[in-house]
Amino acid sequence: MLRSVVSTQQWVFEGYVKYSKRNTYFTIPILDRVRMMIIPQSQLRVIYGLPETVLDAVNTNATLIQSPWTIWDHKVAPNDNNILANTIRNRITKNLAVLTPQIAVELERGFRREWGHSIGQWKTIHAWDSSMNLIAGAANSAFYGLPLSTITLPEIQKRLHDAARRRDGSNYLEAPCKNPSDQEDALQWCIEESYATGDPDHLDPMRIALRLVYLNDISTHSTSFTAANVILDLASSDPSLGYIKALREESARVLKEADGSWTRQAVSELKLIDSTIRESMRMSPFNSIGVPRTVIEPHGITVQQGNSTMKLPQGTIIGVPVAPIQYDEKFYPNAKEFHPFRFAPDAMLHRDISSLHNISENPKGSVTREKASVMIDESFLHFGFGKHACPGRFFAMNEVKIFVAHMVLHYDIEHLVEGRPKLKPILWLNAPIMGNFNVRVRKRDPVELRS
Ligand code: HEM
Repeated sequence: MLRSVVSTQQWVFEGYVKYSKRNTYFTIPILDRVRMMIIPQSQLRVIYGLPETVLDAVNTNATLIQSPWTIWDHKVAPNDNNILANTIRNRITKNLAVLTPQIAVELERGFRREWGHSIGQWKTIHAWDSSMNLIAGAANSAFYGLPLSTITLPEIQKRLHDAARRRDGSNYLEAPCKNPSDQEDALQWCIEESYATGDPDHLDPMRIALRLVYLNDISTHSTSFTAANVILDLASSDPSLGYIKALREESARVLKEADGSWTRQAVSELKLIDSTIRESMRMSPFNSIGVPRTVIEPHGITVQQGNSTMKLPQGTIIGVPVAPIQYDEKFYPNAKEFHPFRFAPDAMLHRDISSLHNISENPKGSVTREKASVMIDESFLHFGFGKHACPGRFFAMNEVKIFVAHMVLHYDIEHLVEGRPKLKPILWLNAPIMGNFNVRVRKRDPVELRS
């Protein structure tokens, strides 16, 4: 069992070849889980389509991210009546056009602060720490609005008070909102979604505050992990291949067409950047085993095991071999190599982007084809799978795309000659620890933006 701390990743890669490829389950002993049943990739759709009364995601994921200990209020996590998921799906995602300009402003400010603003001067940054600071600032501009400041309990109370005043009569929970607020941020939408439950308990100011803490918790690490991996993948790729140059050309063209300011529409035009982020996520998932679920059906479930069937009793924890799937040559030709434009539309690669002349070796096998970074399928599980797949991915990818575009336009990144620093596999996690994650960067004059 103790060996699982360092060997889980190796075991899951071995088991994938030995068992998953033959459509059979295998178990792995894991210190924090006792044992985990690893599902063959071919059964993903059937098993993850089972109803929630049979297969639990919410409490299993809460244990994974330890929210019962970090967020001690169970009405915030895990049982919040879907307030947070609805805030993300119905409000944040639908308002990306409103949020994009302020995210871009905050990212620009963050880059100047973290990466420097004197043209030509090299600076050493730590890929993880600096991504975390940049992403936390940008995301919170969307969560509480600009200018960034500390959000206090009295401020939340005031927002709640204003929201109540905009409604009629004593039974204000059910009354329609007469004057919608002009405040457009996650805090406001979270208050409105809390109203929509009809349960006054959800309008407790402390509870609203904790919900925002939780939103930060689940969004900041995952998004900055993704941004930091893109920095490291680009910094360690052969400069003669011209990847950064191509991304720079694309960013400059799109930004010029958008009259110099990032809009939601402009960000969606960043196809090469989008493909680069997806390829980086493919190669660096946070976990070798992911998408955990627990069988809660008292009679267990019967699954296909090779040519026969097998019973998984109540309490069985299942998981998906995320890393082996994302490194499977069957789905991704030359899977061990970073090919940033693997998922880009073919038409893009033939565009008049001069830096692309070297990039003819795009490994477009029969299976790999154009796919947006937010797209989930059975061979790309970075955002989970099924009904509980990440609802924040549209927000996250929008933010990381602006991050990368700003980075390549305004900074040079020194080539990491010693190669890509490795993540450390601990249990099922790929942790950004025990390595040198420093990168040298230099502010450049973005001449491409001048007409
Ligand atoms: C690149 C960044 C991100 C990655 C890689 C990521 C990944 C994930 C994964 C793997 C899950 C579990 C899915 C499953 O069990 O099937 C998840 C769930 C979730 N994520 Fe994200 N996430 C990211 C960013 C965000 C952001 C920015 C937000 C909020 C704005 C967010 C909100 C959530 C929520 C609320 C859930 C729980 C969904 C549910 O249980 O129905 N995530 N995410």
